[in-house]
Amino acid sequence: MAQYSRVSGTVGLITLLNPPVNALSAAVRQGIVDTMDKALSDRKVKSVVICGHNGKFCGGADIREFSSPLTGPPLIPLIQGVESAAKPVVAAIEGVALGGGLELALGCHYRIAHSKARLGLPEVHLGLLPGAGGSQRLPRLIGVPAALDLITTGRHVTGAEALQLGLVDKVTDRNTVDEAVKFALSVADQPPNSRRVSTFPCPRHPDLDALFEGAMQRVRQRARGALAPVACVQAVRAAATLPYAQGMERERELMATLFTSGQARAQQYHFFAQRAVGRWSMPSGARWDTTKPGAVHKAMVIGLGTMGRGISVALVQAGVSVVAMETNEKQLMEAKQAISSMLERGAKRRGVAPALDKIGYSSNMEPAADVDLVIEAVFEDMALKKKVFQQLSALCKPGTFLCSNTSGLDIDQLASETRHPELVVGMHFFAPAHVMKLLEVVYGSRSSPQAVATAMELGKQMGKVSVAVGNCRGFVGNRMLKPYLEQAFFLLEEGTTPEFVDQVLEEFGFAMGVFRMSDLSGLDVGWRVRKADGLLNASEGHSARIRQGCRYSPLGDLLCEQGRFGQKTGRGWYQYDKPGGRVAKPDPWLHGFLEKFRTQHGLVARRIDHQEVLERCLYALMNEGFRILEDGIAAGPEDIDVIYVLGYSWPPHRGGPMFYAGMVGLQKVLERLEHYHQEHPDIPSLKPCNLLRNLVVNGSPPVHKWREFLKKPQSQL
Ligand SMILES: CC/C=C\CC(=O)SCCNC(=O)CCNC(=O)[C@H](O)C(C)(C)COP(=O)(O)OP(=O)(O)OC[C@H]1O[C@@H](n2cnc3c(N)ncnc32)[C@H](O)[C@@H]1OP(=O)(O)O
Repeated sequence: MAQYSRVSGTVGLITLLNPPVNALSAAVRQGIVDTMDKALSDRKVKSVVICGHNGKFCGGADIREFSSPLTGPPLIPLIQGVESAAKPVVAAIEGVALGGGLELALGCHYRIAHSKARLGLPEVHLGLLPGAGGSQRLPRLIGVPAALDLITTGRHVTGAEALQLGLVDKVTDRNTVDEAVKFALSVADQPPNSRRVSTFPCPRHPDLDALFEGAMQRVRQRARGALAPVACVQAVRAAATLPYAQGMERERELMATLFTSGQARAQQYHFFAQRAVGRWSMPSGARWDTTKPGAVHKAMVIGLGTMGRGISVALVQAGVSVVAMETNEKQLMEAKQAISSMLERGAKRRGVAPALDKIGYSSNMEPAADVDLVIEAVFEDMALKKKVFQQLSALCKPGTFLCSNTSGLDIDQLASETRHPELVVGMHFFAPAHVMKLLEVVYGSRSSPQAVATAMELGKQMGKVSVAVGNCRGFVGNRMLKPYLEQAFFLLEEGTTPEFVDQVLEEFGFAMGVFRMSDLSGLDVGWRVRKADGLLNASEGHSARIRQGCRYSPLGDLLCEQGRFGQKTGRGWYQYDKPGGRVAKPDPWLHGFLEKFRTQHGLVARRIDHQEVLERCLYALMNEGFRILEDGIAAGPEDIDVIYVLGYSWPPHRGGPMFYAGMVGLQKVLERLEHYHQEHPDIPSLKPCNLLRNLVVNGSPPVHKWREFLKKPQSQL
């Protein structure tokens, strides 16, 4: 709703009231209509200020209302009504003015913002465009290039940057509402006719065609099949080339297409899923809202390879003092330099001073005695990690949390090396750790709720979306990756090429296909794990393509035996100009190698189509996701989906693997898995899991109802 009062004698003050972000729900929209009527009909009122309750102007349209039919006054005529008011209307922007919130402010005649307020049109991240006149008013106000940038990236700008762009009229560091009221008093006698943004001509640009062609090319490259960024460019083009009324009509048409595309639903699901994962719980019943995290003022990072460096930077940037430790002197020197320059670059980007004084270095473990939390980021080797945990347990003061950045090793085994296993959790970062938004927080069977709460909170402090997951091989993300990779290898054996598989997956929306991704992360990583698992050699009398009774593809191992580790060696599934080269080119050697392999193993190459690549890779991955839910390793489908979108480049406009399963139809996923499992009975990951069957038997409920079908979670190890 909206509150109304008259202040300073002649200013009508409208306060949007819908905590926590004053989203424009039906009640708020009705409130604005009613209070505007009041202000305009009150003869004592000469000007109007619109502000938001509790220091937040407005977080935009109420996204929760998008899934049901519209009730209450629609936003476009409401904003039109504000703009056409005969009395000057001033927006007092504090906290946030996003989406419909900024569009409302664009309908006002003046905008006064706090210098730290955040303004933006982030609809593109929800699969939409600024469809309440924002795509038409913003270019008229700040010009086409700046509007294209804000609308297609959805980025927020501060009040200070907004002033430079011409988006606001004045910026203040004082109380914004008081300043806006003063401003409203000063313009009370000025008719607002010349202040209506919809009547402004769009500023001219010397070469509109080239500008839009360039913008379209850029968004198509980044969009990975998402429709919204493309529609955003089309809408701004309409603003630049058509009269306002026709531009609004084009905005409406484009918005209608997006609304019904399915992508918007997926992206809105992702928005809420990112928030839902913060409300974690553990099998013991411990929860986010009943567990207090421990304080972390000082942390230690052990091992300064790529991950340790990124983690150190992320901690320092979050305001935590860090001791970064590395036993190898040469590596330590290199790490010091790399970390300093990462901190300097980050600070420059954020316009602050680099916090170089927040980090110290050590070549031994002793400083561990004086820290609140340790993150171990040594080489992925259980024996080595165990040794580190034994040492830490002996050195650390009581209550120090011990975390491992393992990407899949058993947290319980590490915990059992310590005197206080309840203080041990996994903190699985994703490379580069100071950039990637995802953190998997892994609780073992003895991890205390406080240890989990502390890791979750620290993740949040570092600007990450933290997801609490149970302890099993590979946790959630890497466990699901295994059947996905396996299918890709099997498809090569059966007749296709890495280029085709990658092309199909990239067309689906992954930033990189599975083979390009393997080349980037290094083929030797998986090779080492398989070696440790005793998978490299076939047992006597068994085919080279069978291990532990199941189908196995030795292709990756054979490449590693040739020294083909991917980008770093200049050869992998592709060839590169040089070791460390980035441009993947098809490699005739690899094609010959695959042919020879097939002949050797009596395999006849067959034609594999687009559909089979997608279904075999993705449905196997989704099936593992259902197993993870069944096992209680993830508390709900949102956890898995957030992990995949933020950590594994699953396209956000497809929601995440579990959401996507629902979009395809659970019945169809089940049938196709049954079909492929019948064809390949020696591949257990293709056997549909019980939860999937159960959901289908129960009428394929929507994803938000799946939790009702999950058993109480328990540790797998
Ligand atoms: C015709 C169509 C016209 C216009 C289209 C639109 O306006 S679409 C909406 C555009 N707005 C946005 O995309 C903003 C989305 N919100 C945010 O980016 C952040 O929430 C925000 C405002 C920056 C605040 O961030 P903060 O970290 O402080 O809080 P958090 O994200 O956890 O949000 C708190 C709770 O508020 C809920 N929420 C936020 N925005 C909206 C919204 N627009 N509609 C509905 N609900 C919203 C959010 O889900 C959180 O809820 P909770 O139950 O606590 O998880």
